[in-house]
Amino acid sequence: MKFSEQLHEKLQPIWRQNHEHPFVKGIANGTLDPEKFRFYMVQDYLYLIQYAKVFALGAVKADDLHTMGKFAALLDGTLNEEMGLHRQYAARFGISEEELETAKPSPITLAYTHYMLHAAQNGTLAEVIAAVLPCAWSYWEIGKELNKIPGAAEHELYGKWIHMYASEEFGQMAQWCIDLLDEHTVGKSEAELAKLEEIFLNTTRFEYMFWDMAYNGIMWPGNA
Ligand SMILES: Cc1ncc(C[n+]2csc(CCO)c2C)c(N)n1
Repeated sequence: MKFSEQLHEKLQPIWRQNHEHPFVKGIANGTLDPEKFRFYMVQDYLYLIQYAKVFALGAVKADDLHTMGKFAALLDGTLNEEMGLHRQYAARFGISEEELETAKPSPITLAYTHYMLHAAQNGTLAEVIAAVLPCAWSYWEIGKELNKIPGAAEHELYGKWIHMYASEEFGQMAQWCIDLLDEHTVGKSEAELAKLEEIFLNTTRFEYMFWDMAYNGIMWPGNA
């Protein structure tokens, strides 16, 4: 069994919780409070700035030009396509450039991004991929599922979001990360695989916590 298939079995309970989460359900049926989505957009923008750096570390750790180029393309896609969507949403919500520039990451955003950067800076290329894969994979899965709901992708506020993550292009990117992880785990020791699984499951859990943070607008207990 491929390493990604083993991970796919283990992540099922967490993905089920993601799909049942009121934030994701709210995007699916179009009833999510736009204020919650606004909060999410700002935090996700801050998240993506750090996430892009993890792709840059992938290029640093790659040992062939093809893989290096692919990480460079993923970095470009995050900064210019994915964050482009966030900038469009920001304009719609009246979030100024200044607000985006000066916004502070919530503790969950900080914990998640710092964990990924720590794993990527101190680990092997396989560890970089194990850290970033849950984000790409789980969004692709959510995008595909929501895209099947009649009318969801046409929703005037959330349609574009669904469209982007269900797209063929995002799917190919997630699949490339899955294949690269499988390639880099062939012949690894049990101890190395256990470490990769731990990183992968931790960022999978952080994905759930990010939805929860966004839904509850948690900056800090009491939101002080
Ligand atoms: C918390 C959070 N997790 C995952 C994504 C999705 N995502 C982030 S980077 C990337 C790959 C290429 O841009 C994808 C699919 C997000 N936006 N926010």
